[in-house]
Amino acid sequence: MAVFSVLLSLAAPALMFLLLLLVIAFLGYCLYIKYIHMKYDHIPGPPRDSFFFGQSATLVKMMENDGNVHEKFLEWAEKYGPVYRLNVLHYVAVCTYCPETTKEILMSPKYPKEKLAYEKLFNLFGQRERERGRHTAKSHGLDMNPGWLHLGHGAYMITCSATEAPQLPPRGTSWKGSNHVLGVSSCLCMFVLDTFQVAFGVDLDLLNNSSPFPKAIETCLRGMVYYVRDMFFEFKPKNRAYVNKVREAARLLRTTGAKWISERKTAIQNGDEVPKDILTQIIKSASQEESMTEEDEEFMLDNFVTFFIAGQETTANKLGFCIMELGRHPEILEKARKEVDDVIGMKRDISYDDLGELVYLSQVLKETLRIYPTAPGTARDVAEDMVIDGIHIPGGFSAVFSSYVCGRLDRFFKDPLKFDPDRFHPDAPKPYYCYYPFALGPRSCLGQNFAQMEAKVVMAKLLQRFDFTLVPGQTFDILDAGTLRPKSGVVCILSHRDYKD
Ligand code: HEM
Repeated sequence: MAVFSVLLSLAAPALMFLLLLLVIAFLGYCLYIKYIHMKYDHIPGPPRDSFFFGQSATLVKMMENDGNVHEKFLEWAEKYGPVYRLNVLHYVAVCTYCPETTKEILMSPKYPKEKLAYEKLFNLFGQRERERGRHTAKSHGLDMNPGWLHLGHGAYMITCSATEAPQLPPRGTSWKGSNHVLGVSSCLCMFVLDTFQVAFGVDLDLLNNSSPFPKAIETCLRGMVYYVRDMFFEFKPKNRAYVNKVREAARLLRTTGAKWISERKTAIQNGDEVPKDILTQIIKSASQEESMTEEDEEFMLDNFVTFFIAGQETTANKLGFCIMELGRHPEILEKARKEVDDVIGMKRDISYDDLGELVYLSQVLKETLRIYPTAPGTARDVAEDMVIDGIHIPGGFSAVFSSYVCGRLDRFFKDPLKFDPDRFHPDAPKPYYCYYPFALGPRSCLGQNFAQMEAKVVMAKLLQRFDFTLVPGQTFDILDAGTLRPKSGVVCILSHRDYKD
């Protein structure tokens, strides 16, 4: 009893002391936030909703109401000009729409990707998605080569896949001539995964609707968005089940990837003939390092998983938006279709040269990404002071670049909401650092060339084989799910084209 009261008499002041320390630390942190506010408040920007969380409440409210937060960024750009400031805790984001600054920051290797969001992305709810602090995959000699879509004899695999994707009525069956109503967005995800099967030389069992791999990709992507946008997401008890589901999905991607990598490594070691695809490239570039450590093996897996997560929805949604705009503009659809007919006609296999000749289709796809950049922005950390648009910005901020906002500012694109592929006519002036759907410079999208090629092949095959019209009454709104996607799912009436041959 006496010992207990001695302990109690010691514990009480210790607790008081601890509490005092916590209060002092909290006040110190508040003062630090105040200091940061004072340091950056000369930069124009929307008023903070709260001292701690800055403008977050406005954005979170938009997300909860299924809104598109990039519309808010656009509204702020129109109201506050080409540089404005946002706060959350002691972090400062400077959104900038000045082409010279975009050029200076994005094109230079000295500005790393924004730490706050990227650390979270790479470590999805504690389940490693990609190692923190490593350089980009590009700096490890990896790049996505569009040739990986190639089968090696002038044919692209998508030739047959585009008509045999799971949700489409099977080719060659009696449905010819009848119409099918279809939400194309989900099919496009499968098309894209199908091209990945070829590029990675793996079987995703896509014809089996219950295949867990595509679902795991989608779950990881959704999870990332919540994780990055809501700082406290994983700590809210109501989200516990969801967080576990995302962890499980990330684990599935890694274990499946590990199995594929190990099988391919064994085949390489046994001297078997292996396809010259991305998987082989990932293994070869990793094994160039003198001795491959366990960490290197993990890094190889990081790259593999990142490709799938970064590459699927972005491309599928781009195609969805493209079909949506073609459906809304029959004259543009007709022009694109005529080009496809002239260049590839009824050919089953599309060659590399054919793709080069599909100039108008390229313009259509570029214009699609101007209005609908499916990965709408990026950010870089800037340590040193800078002057942007005549405003002195002290170092220690994140520079945010929104392709969505730039694409919709009439300062850069006249009549910006008009879908006009001729903006990207080969003779038209090139947009000057105001169009960057794949970001720019040394840390830009690794899959850009691959994605452009892939989108062109899929669109060319669709135009060659199908007539499609949009089902009336659907919305053309955007769903902001981290990547942008068509809210309606793009519901089309689809039929095989009737060729009089
Ligand atoms: C329309 C399709 C696509 C768009 C709009 C797009 C856009 C982007 C953007 C904006 C970034 C961020 C770059 C930055 O932070 O500056 C990115 C990163 C990345 N993308 Fe893509 N992407 C697309 C398709 C693909 C595909 C098909 C792949 C691979 C198969 C891919 C692989 C990657 C990877 C690996 C990164 C991370 C690069 C790194 O941090 O090392 N992307 N993408």
